[in-house]
Amino acid sequence: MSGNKKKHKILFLDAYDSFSNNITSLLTTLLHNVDVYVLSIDSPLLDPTSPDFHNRFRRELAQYTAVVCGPGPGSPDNEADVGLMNYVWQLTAGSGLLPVLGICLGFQSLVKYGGGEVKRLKRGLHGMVREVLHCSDSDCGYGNGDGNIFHDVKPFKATLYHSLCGDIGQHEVSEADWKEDRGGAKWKAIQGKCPELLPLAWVEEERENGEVERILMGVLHLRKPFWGLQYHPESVCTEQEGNKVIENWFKEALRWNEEQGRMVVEVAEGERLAHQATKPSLLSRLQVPVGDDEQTTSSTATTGETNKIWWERIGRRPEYRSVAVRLPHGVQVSDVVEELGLDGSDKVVVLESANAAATASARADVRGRYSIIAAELDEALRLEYHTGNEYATLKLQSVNGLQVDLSERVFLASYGGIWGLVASFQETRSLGSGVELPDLPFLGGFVGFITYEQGLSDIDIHLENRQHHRPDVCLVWVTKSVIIDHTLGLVHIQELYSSDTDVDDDAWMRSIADRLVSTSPHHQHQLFNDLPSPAKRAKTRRPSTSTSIQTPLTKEYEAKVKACQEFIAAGDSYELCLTDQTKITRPLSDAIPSTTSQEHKASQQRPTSPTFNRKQQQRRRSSSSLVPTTTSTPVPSSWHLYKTLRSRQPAPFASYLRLGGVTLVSASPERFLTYDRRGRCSMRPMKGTVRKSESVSTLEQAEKILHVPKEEAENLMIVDLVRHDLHSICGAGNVEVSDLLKVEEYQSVFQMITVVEGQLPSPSSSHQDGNNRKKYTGLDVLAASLPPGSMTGAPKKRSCELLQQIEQHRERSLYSGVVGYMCVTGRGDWSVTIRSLFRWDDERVTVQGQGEQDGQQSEEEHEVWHIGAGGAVTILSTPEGEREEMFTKLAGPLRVFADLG
Ligand SMILES: C=C(O[C@@H]1C=C(C(=O)O)C=C[C@H]1O)C(=O)O
Ligand SMILES: NC(=O)CC[C@H](N)C(=O)O
Repeated sequence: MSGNKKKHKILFLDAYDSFSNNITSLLTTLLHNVDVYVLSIDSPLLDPTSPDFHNRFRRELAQYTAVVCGPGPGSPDNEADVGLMNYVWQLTAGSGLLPVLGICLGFQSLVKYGGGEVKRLKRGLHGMVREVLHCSDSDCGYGNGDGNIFHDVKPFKATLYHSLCGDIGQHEVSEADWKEDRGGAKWKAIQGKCPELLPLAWVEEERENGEVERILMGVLHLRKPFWGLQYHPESVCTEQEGNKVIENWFKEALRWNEEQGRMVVEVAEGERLAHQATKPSLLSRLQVPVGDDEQTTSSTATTGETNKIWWERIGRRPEYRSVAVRLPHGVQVSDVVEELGLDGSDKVVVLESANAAATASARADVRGRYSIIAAELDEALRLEYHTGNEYATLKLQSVNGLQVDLSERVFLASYGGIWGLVASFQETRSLGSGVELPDLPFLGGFVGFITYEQGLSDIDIHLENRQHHRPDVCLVWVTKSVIIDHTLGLVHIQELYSSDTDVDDDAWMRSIADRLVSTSPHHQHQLFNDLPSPAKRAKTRRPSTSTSIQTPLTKEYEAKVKACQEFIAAGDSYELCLTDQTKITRPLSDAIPSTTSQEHKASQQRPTSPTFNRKQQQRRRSSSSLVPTTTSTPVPSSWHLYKTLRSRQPAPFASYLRLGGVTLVSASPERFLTYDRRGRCSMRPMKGTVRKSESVSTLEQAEKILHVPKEEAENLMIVDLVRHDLHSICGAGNVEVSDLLKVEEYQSVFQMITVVEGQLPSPSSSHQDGNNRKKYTGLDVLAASLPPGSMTGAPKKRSCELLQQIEQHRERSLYSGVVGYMCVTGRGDWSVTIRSLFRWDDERVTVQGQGEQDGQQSEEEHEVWHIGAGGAVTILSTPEGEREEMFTKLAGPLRVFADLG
């Protein structure tokens, strides 16, 4: 603590931007001896309408060397968008005045305070990198120590993220006065309008009509120690030279404090209203014991053996064993799934590197190496959470082949929410230290999905009028799994077990191994063999059984693009990832357990032990893949849809999931987040898409199209946003961009991606005092980064709110959420759920049809599939271009219905 005392403290006023943590990181690392604390502009701890507000505010400010007012959505003309910033500018010598730097929105707010106006730019500049013209000491007559924070700074480029700009009357200055080099008008306060604002920097933006827009980039307030910068000093694309401006500002701030004899007041940590820039770990928020030794306080039904309730005992202190066999030549993941009889199962998770066989291109190697198949899920503990509920539900269907149907609600308040529960569950089931473990991505642990809506709730967006009780978080605790290593051609059959409770028996692994070594490849054409030909299907099918497809309406989608652009022009967002949904209804396909008793019956007939009989399995497979519905024609199962999609669009993050009442068929190319056992995190935002065609067929051609300002800006915005998300856990200085704007090749599209990496704070320091509650895991990053920034736009929160409105509050559900795993070794990998289709068991529509024989009207239940597709809208988008991009992304998943009828 004593070391801390000497550190300067900066208060950062956060206006809900998605770049804030990049700024706090920059300040912390660049200025060396500072700690940055954060307070939101609308902090309930400082309510301007409360009678003691001014005193409380002054008391808080007195603790800081200086304040930074951050960027954000909206406009200073809207009080709610800047909140506390307005009270900062009004401080006077007698009322706690202190040095302040405004950035972007903060800068605009200062300009307004100084008498300027905030207007719309001719066209917003988001993610655009521009040369900043700044003033030399002789130009403005102010130098080192006089407030010119551009003193001794060489020319540099900086990233801009703004739709609005400060107007101090610059466009009224004549061309001749403006151009005058030495001490020209552009470096003088403009009398009459803003006499107290000295312009320090500009960007001169040439517009299409040849006019030059004079965009104010930096100001100094001549009476108060206030500075402002319109550009973003923290962006990954702002050149290093720009750092000097921040260093200069802080020197000026220190000097001002010294000259004024301003003393910073030291207070105890607990008295501070602002908080640290990084989030506390999930484990630190628990009010329940973690670890093996504590007594549980649960009062609910116990199993009698110990005082722990049934689910708390599952999976504790796991041990690991595995068997490896060669993958028979030509055998694919889908063959293995079928061999295991999982293709017709109502509980299945397959995470497939479906493009493992693709030829790698030297510059764009995006092949996955491993595929993961979860086995025996009837016996696995499942955690389900419906966003907004106060509880999560833990479920277990059977134990050693015996139906038990356990289900229990766990109230989340004492866990600090759903993620606290997951963190504490994992903490007592981790595997690693001291044991030699194979270097596989997954040995066992949670696998599942998280919806977009859960992500919204994680950033405090309220969900209205939800019409269902479906899970938004659905994780299954996988202890038995099969991993395919495509590079070495090996299959690892593995299980987590407990030597206390489980039989010491590797019979399950051996039986699977035996089966897999004798698996033969099912040839691709066999895929459709068990289905009638499309022509035959068309002939035999009654009208009502045909698949019906409802795609977004072109004009409506284009109108939504324009609505996005209107919000962007108003400064509410810099980029909006607009999406829409296509609905497909068709006769029921898979076996769907509609009631628990049915689920019960089905699983009683189904042996789950290693003695699983192959013939039974074959039978089950053929009957459940092509389930006879009320119609006379079989309907291709979801497994068929998956097989078709994975072969048409082989993607590194393909997945097939049936869990928690949903069926997901995905060909996602986008990694959201991965973390390794040492806490190295990596995110891979994808932005910039070009469809493959005759004219764009090579990487070089795609690079030409994608390396243009519009596409690069789209990507850059999300990169800075993802850096911010990672910083919130990894902390200052622990995030870097390792690969910027790289174009990769996929089956039907080229995509531009960037790799952002971060390092979790080391657990060792917190472990020393025996307190593992301070420990961060990959789950902390996951929980802090949802929903995926590439699916929202920036700034994330405001953009999501706007998108809810534009997308008419239609839930995106699994689409735009994530799918993945978190291994007991601390490793994890999550993909963004895109290029996918899904349906919920409980969503059915009744379709009128005509009887085959008698022509009588009849009613038939159909299942409903959803495909989401969209793209990032920026100020440079065209409605036609965006519509086209959405339909390009939709086409792949949609085609499987056309292919299979
Ligand atoms: C919105 C989708 O994709 C997202 C948007 C992208 C873009 O705007 O270029 C690229 C990949 C995804 O992050 C989708 O596939 O539906
Ligand atoms: N990045 C920002 O702070 C942007 C400020 C403001 N909302 C604008 O768009 O101009």
